[in-house]
Amino acid sequence: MQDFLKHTLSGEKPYPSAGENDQLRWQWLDEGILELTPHQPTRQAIVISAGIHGNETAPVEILNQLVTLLLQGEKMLVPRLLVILGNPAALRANKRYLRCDLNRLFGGRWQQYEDCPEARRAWRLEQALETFWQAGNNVEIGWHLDLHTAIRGSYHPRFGVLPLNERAWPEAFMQWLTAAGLEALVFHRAPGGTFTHYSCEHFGASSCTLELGKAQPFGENDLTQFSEAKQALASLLFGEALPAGKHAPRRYRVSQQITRTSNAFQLHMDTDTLNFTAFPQGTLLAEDGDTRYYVKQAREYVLFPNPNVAPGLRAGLLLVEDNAHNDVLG
Ligand SMILES: O=C(O)CCC(=O)N[C@@H](CCC(=O)O)C(=O)O
Ligand SMILES: [Zn+2]
Repeated sequence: MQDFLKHTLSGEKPYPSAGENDQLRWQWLDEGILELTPHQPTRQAIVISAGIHGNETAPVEILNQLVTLLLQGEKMLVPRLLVILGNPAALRANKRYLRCDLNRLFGGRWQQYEDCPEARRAWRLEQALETFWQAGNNVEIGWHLDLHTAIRGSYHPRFGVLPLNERAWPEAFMQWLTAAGLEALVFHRAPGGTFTHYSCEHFGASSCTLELGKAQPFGENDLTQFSEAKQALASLLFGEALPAGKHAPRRYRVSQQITRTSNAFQLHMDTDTLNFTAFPQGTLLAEDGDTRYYVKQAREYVLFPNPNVAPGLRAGLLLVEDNAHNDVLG
């Protein structure tokens, strides 16, 4: 197989569906799911996913460029690698999703939804992660990087969102996130139906949703904006030197979730409000019938505000700064 993305978009099974070169063996497991195994033994098992939302195409292109180098035998592969293009049908349609948001369905939540393409895909992707991580012997490094782009512009154009985790995040993982050029890290404090929450909770993976810029259709991405993240991914996969991160990312914690529960939901924000816009205490940010969402702390920052989500889903997050960490950064 020459081009994993092309095959995925064509909807056809590649022939042959497995092969090898001087560096690795590869196996196409299912639509948008490819496993690459280095010839030398390794204790690193890494999952890199992109296209969980079908309109977030730049990370898909970047990931495919790296995978192409590996398939052509031009680069050595250090870890066992599972590459996932999350929602191929939505990628073909250039839509975030066809029937329901795939990144809300993991951890078995797909069972609560009517049968739809995303519910089936969430189940399939859960199985793929389970098989991949269970196959590894003595996995020392189990990472999952889920690559996205955001709907809105942002005061921090590149940032990471980390799922709730009872364990401490490994130092090497945090260093890698800095090297990837992320300007901010957001720490969830509650469970969720995201792919990264699933991999962290069920397999103890060090997982992060990387938001690498603004969502654009295929062919309209300026991939130079993604060069630091691409370089950091190349280091991880090919064993090349990790680029020095310029600045440690600022840290934020989720303080509140705004949830749309009804058709009466109203978001009191301009449509061009950027991610990480700060609001002072007392500001009314959203209302939904009798429920009102106010800024409760001296200053809270908004992330992913979106009034158009399906009822029951997150319509935005509010964040506070982790001052203990950020004061050291200055
Ligand atoms: O820009 C937006 O409103 C959404 C961008 C996006 O898809 N973000 C992820 C974040 C996942 C997480 O919380 O880890 C999502 O909403 O699924
Ligand atoms: Zn996304």
